[in-house]
Order: sequence, then structure tokens, then C-alpha cells
Amino acid sequence: MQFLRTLLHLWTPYKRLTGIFLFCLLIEVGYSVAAPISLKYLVDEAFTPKSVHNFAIILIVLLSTGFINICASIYGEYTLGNLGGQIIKKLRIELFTHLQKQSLPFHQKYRVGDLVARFSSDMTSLERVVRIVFPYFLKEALSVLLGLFILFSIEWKLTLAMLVGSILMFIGPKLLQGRAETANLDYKESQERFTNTIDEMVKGHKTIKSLHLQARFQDRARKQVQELFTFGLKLQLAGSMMERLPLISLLILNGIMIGFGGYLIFHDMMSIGGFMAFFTLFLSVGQSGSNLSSLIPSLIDSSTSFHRIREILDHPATVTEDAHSLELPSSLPSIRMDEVTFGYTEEANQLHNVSLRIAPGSYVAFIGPSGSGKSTALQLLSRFYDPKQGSVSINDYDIRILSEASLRKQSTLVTQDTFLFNTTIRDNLLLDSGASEVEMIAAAKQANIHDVIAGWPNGYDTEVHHEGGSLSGGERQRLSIARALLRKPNLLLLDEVTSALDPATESDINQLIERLKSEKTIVSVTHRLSSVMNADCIHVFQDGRIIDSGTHQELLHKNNLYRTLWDKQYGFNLSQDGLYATVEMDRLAKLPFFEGIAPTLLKNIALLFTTETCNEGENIVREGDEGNKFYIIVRGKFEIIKRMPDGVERRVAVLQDGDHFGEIALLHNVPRNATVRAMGPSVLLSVRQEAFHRLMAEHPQIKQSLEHTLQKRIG
Ligand SMILES: Nc1ncnc2c1ncn2[C@@H]1O[C@H](COP(=O)(O)OP(=O)(O)OP(=O)(O)O)[C@@H](O)[C@H]1O
Repeated sequence: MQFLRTLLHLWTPYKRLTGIFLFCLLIEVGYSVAAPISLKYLVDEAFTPKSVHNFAIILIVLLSTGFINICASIYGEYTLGNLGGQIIKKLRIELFTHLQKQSLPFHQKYRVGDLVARFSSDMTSLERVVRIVFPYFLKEALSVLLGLFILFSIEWKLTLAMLVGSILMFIGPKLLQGRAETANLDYKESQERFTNTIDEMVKGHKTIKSLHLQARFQDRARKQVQELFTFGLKLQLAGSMMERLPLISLLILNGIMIGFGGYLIFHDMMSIGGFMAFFTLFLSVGQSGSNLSSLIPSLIDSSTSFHRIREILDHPATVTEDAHSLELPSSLPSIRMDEVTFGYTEEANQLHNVSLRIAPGSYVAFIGPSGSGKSTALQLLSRFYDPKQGSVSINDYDIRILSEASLRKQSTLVTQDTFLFNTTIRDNLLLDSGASEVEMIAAAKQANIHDVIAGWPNGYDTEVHHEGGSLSGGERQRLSIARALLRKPNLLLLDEVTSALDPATESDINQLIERLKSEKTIVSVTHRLSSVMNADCIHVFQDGRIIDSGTHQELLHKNNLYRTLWDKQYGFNLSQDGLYATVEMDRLAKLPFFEGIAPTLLKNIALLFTTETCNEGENIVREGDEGNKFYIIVRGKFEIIKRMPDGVERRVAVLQDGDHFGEIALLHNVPRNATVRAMGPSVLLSVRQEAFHRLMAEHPQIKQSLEHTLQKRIG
């Protein structure tokens, strides 16, 4: 009932169309209900008294009203098409616009499959009900009401008897309705789960192949398809039961009517014409009643769909635009974070009382261990989230009172996850920046991607497919930098933009940032300290707090976390193409288990290392495998994953440039106690146990030193 009211509510903005449609519907229903009465007059007033005059009048009335009925039904259908189309169009645009208003938390809550399903299957189901089912429902309901009124006027006693019987028509469906609703919801949810699996499989096909997870996905898909089959069967059973029940009730009603009607005729309480008219009209009303019940499953289906669409529409945007938002004047921005506390959830905070000042036109870096809150702080500067406490200001305007359009015009965030649209490279670069061809090429050159694009057969007209999946991570990254430059932002926010680039391109991008320094305010998040040595100020994050700030030199002298991170990252040499790395002796001496080993020996150890490169998602080490190599990360990020007692894999740590792992393997063949998986393109140096053993045989002191340190660490 609630849903019917909602559907009517959807019609209310279109009063004229609704009025025309209802008028046409009334004519149509009026005709279909009144037509059977002609039987009463034909039999009682024309056939029985053999009156040609009456017969001719009845015939003319029947034909002319029939013609009017046909015209009304055609025009009504046309109006309904228009009305339904307008409603769905409005709803689609409303849903689309609302989705665009949502910020990151929303997109983390709903997966792509869920949202696409709401636009596709749910919207189709709702469209069907708005265009077909609901008008049909109205027509049948009106037919029943009008029919009953006429039946009462023909013979009220018979109608009353019929009404009592017709209660039966509603008991059955009522009893089954709950079951049908549950079956419908179960089926929809299992459809959604399956869609998500397909989505995940298509998007992650490379990872699935490389990790050899096909069997796991097949197993999941098999279970979900079986679930779909079971729920589909239940749904069909519930639907068919709902549809058949009214027919049984109709049979009982027919019995009552013919029996009681016969009694009335035999006792001269009803004419034969009257009974024929009653009978025909009753069948028609009964059919309409039965149709009404058979429409219920469709209504339930659409009601579920409508609620799923409403759920999205009612989802409040967490980051909203102020009704009286201000335009941010175009100028080199200064930034302030005042006592900012923020958490992705209510329960925990990822940033605690963060305060900082960034002067206009300065180049500032956020550095710190993985998970320390650098990217989170950057996202607050782009207003992807609002702080729980404190404020973020640009040019002394709290960014919550700025219009989103002016904020986005002035500031551009470039992240590691570059999304490219399925259109040409040119469109991907230009978007709606209004930049010219010359500017586009200049930006591509600045981002070091022009030569690559020019080398493709279709150059800038090359079509991007699969959201840029056919391009390398470095190419995508450089395209996103060019895209950002074309927007000419005064504030450039960079989140690990060089992590997917080879050393030569990284150095070019770093030089580009150097050149842009005076023209823009730049904030860069990175874990690679060599790239921010020239920053005007470096903020060091740890556990969601800024624990230190200053220039590279100032921070080095303070001898704390920055120094530790710096010491960890220095001492590696990498070829320009990023394929060949070496480690310096001094750097090896910093490893705890090489402490005290003579420099000449360290030199020999350094020569044992070989370079390994790997791509995102690749497992360098698998939990349970026998360990026979020790690794040092030259560039890149790795997650350490452990299988928990419940069988689920969990990330327990993240390692990056300068970190090492697997040193026990230098001495003993012990199984790996965790999996190490690359989070992006990476370069490592590794040394095999056998090579190391040869060296240890020649120089037993290495073994002693190593054993001593490892024992200290383990014990
Ligand atoms: N969308 C999210 N929902 C919930 N928690 C999140 C989300 N994004 C990040 N976190 C958590 O917030 C903390 C800070 O993450 P953040 O990405 O800001 O750190 P980071 O210093 O940039 O790390 P990294 O260098 O690894 O990117 C981490 O514990 C992380 O797991």
C-alpha cells in the first residue's frame, strides 16, 4: 500500500499528463464495465419484446461509445508513455546526480556491481512498473470498483453474496506475500553477489592469473550460481502460487453466483437479461480482481527495486556543499590545518590534532612510515573527507564553505590510482579543461609522455580501453600528471606520483616539480626521501601525528625518525631504466646482522646480490615455502600477509624502500612465516643462501656474526 502511494507520488509533479491519462482511463474502464449492461437491455428491451427500434438505439450507442473508447485508449497509452518516460528520466538523472555528490566513504561502502545493478536491473524493474504494471493495476482496480457499483445497482443481494466470497480471493495472496517478498530479496541479493564476483574477476583477472586463484573463483562462482538457481526456483514457486490462488477463489465465486442467481430468476426476483448482464459483468470484475492479484508479484519486485534505489537517494552526502558557498579567488594558495582530528570510522581516528601551515608557492612534502596518515591528510586538503574536529583552510577560507567547483578549479589531486576514461588519449587529457592542442602537447612533454604517445600509430587519437589497463602503470601515471597540469591548478596535491615510474622518469618528474615550485603551491606525499630533499618544508608523520617538520638538512641534523628513514634509503645505485641495482658497502654495514664485519668482506657480500624486479600483485615470498633468499627492497612497497587461524589472509605490515626481509634464510632452511606481495612495480636485491654459504665457508666470522645477531633478534 505504501509503495502504491509512493508510485502515485511519483506522478504528482506531472499533473497535466496525469489528468489526461486518468480521464482516458476512466472512459476506457467506464466502457468496459458499462458494455455488459447492454446485454440486459438487448435481452429485456429489444430481443424479448422484439423491438427493432430499441435494438437500433442500443446498437448505435454501443458502436459510438466503442469508437470513443478506442480513441481514448490510444491517447491514454500515448500519454502514459510520455508520463512514465518523464518519471524514469527524472529518477535516472536524480540517481546519477546523487551518486556524483557522494564522496569516498560512500564508494567504499557500495561496490561497483551494487551501483550498476541499481541503474540496470532495479531501474528496469521500476520502469516496467511505472509504465505498465501500475497503470494496469489502476485500471483493474477502477474496473473492480465501478463494476461492483453497477453490480450492486443490478442486484444487491447477489452482489453481497459475491463480495463475501471474494474475500477468499485476498486471503491466499496475503498469506503468501511475506514468502514471496523474502524469495525476491534473496534472489536479488544472490544476483548482486554474483555480479560482484564477475566484476572482481574481470577487474582482477591479472592478479587472479598470477596468483593462480582461478579454482577459488570458480568455486565461489559455482556456489553463487547454485544459490541463484535455488532462490530462482523459490521465487518462481512463490510467484506461480500467488498467480494461481485467485483462480480457485474465482471458481468458488462462480458457484455462488450461478446458484443464487438461478434462485432469484426462479422466484421472479431477477430478469434473464439482468442475470446475463450480471454474469458477464461479474466475470469481467472477477477477471479484473484476479489480474489485480497477479500484478502483486511485479509490484513487490519493483517495490524492492525502488527501495534499493531510494536507499542510494537517501544516502546523505558526507561532504556537502554549503548553501551559501563562496568562490575561492584565484591566487597562489596558502594552506592551514588547525588541530585536525579525523577517522574513517566513528570508532578510531587516523589523524590526531594535526596542525600545519603551508606558505603560498611553497613545495611541501609529507613523509613517514606506511600507514602514518600522510595520504589521509592530503585527502583532507582536497576535501574528499571533512575533519571530525579542527579545520582545513585555503587562503584563510575554511574549505567547508567553499564551492566545490572553485575548490576543484584551484586544486588538483594526482594519486597513484590513475583512472582513464574509455575514450581517446586526447579526450582523457583535455577533459573539460578548455586547453588548446598546443597546451596539451606542452603538458604531455612536461610529464614526459609526449614521445610515447607520438610513437603510437594513432598518437593522441589512440583509444583507451579497460580504463587504461593496456597502458603501463608509469604511462598511466604520466598521463594523469599531464592531465593535472592542463587544468592549471594553483594547488597541486601529489600522492606517491613517482612510485610507479622508472628512475629516469622519476627524476624528470622531480625536475618538473622543481620548475613548477614557484608557480604553484605543491604538497607531495612520498615515501622516497631522495625526491623531496629540495622541499621547502618536510612534515614527518607518525601514527597520525606530525612529529617533526623542517628542511631536509634540518631534519637530518635532528637525528630522529627522518634520519632513520634516510639512512635506510641511502646507499643503493639504480640504473636509469630501473633494471639493475647495486648496494654500497656502507649501507650493508647498517644491517644489524652485518655489524662488525670487516669492510673488505662487506664488499664481497655486496657483490653477491642480484637485482630482481616485480610487478603489482606478484608474490616474492609465499608463506610456507622453503626460504633460501634474503632480500633488500631498493624501490617499491610490499605487504606482508599472514594466514590467520580462521584461514583468512591479513596484511600485518608494509615494507618499503630500504627495508629487508628473509635474513634467517641466509643460515637455515626454515619455511617462510608470511607472504610478501608487491603493491606496485618494485626493484629488490636478493642473495641466495648457497652463494652466501660459500662466502661463509671462506670467512667463518660472517657466520658467527650473523648467528649472534639473529639469535639476539629471535631470542
Ligand atoms: N578508506 C579507508 N578506510 C579505513 N581506513 C583507512 C582508509 N584509508 C586508509 N585507512 C587507514 O588509515 C591509516 C592511515 O592511512 P594513510 O593511507 O593515510 O597512510 P599513509 O601514511 O599515506 O600510508 P602509505 O604510505 O602506506 O600510503 C592506515 O591505518 C590505513 O589503514
